[in-house]
Amino acid sequence: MCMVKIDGLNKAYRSVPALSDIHLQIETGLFGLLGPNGAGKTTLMKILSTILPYEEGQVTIYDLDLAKQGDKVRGLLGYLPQHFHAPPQFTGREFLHYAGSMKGLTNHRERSEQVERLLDEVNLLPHADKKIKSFSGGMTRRLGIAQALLGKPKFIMLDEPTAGLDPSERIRFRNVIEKLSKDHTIILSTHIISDIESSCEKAAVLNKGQVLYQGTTAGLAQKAAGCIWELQVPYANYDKAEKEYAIISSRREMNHAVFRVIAKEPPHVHATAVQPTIEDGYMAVINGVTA
Ligand SMILES: Nc1ncnc2c1ncn2[C@@H]1O[C@H](COP(=O)(O)OP(=O)(O)OP(=O)(O)O)[C@@H](O)[C@H]1O
Repeated sequence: MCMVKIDGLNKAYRSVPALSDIHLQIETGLFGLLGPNGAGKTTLMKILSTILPYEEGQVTIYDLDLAKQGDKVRGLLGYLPQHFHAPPQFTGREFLHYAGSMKGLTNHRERSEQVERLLDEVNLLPHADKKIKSFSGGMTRRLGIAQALLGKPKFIMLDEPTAGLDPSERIRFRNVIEKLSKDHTIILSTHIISDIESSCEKAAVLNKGQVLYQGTTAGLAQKAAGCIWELQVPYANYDKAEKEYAIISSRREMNHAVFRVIAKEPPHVHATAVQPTIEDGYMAVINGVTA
């Protein structure tokens, strides 16, 4: 069932378009929002979280009209902004109590139960009484994830949640989010394709304010079907090959570089076709080289 419905959404900053005629339908579960720098991901999330006004369009969130019922939408919402800051003099635990009170968790026992559970889920219990000013970037990010989940919101938006997290914290985060995705609507904006690869069934790709793809992540990979090739090049010719081919990635094997190349036609007689991944599909859509 569609929980977030966006029709004909337009947003401009001083008449420079940031979002143009966006149509998206988002169901319960984990939805990946992908796009390069400046694509419009943060603008879209700020609009959905009622922070930014928009010029045109119809947005419905859990049957609420965003333009008319913003207050009620805020009651459903958990949001981790891209640049999350917390008061440096607070401890992690104090901040979560404060944020919980702001979200209407006035019952101390209920708030404490949530604060302690979330501190545990984001692995901050051992640091809960340290001042935030002593936190690392990754710890602050994890505190941001915890505050977004306070109040048991139904609709959760996380703007680049894993930026700055180490690999084990990233896995822990994915597990927390996957558990929630069964009965929550979660939008996860990221540059890191592997964040959505393992957990998101559906995704959209945004570029220059436009939706270039929306659908399943498997379908996104298929956008690059027949357009992904591997090509072995002697290491000595690396620079020349880099100029010649549209390279997605490369790895070293003995004296050779193995390039993963995107092209509609075989880029070389010795190039071999390979199965596309979600990342390949993303690159294909962004570069307009699709099957
Ligand atoms: N406050 C603002 N004033 C003017 N232009 C803005 C403002 N915020 C964003 N923009 C512009 O709107 C466009 C979309 O930006 P946005 O931050 O939404 O993209 P993004 O996909 O989140 O990028 P990133 O991945 O780099 O965070 C960009 O061209 C950006 O320069």
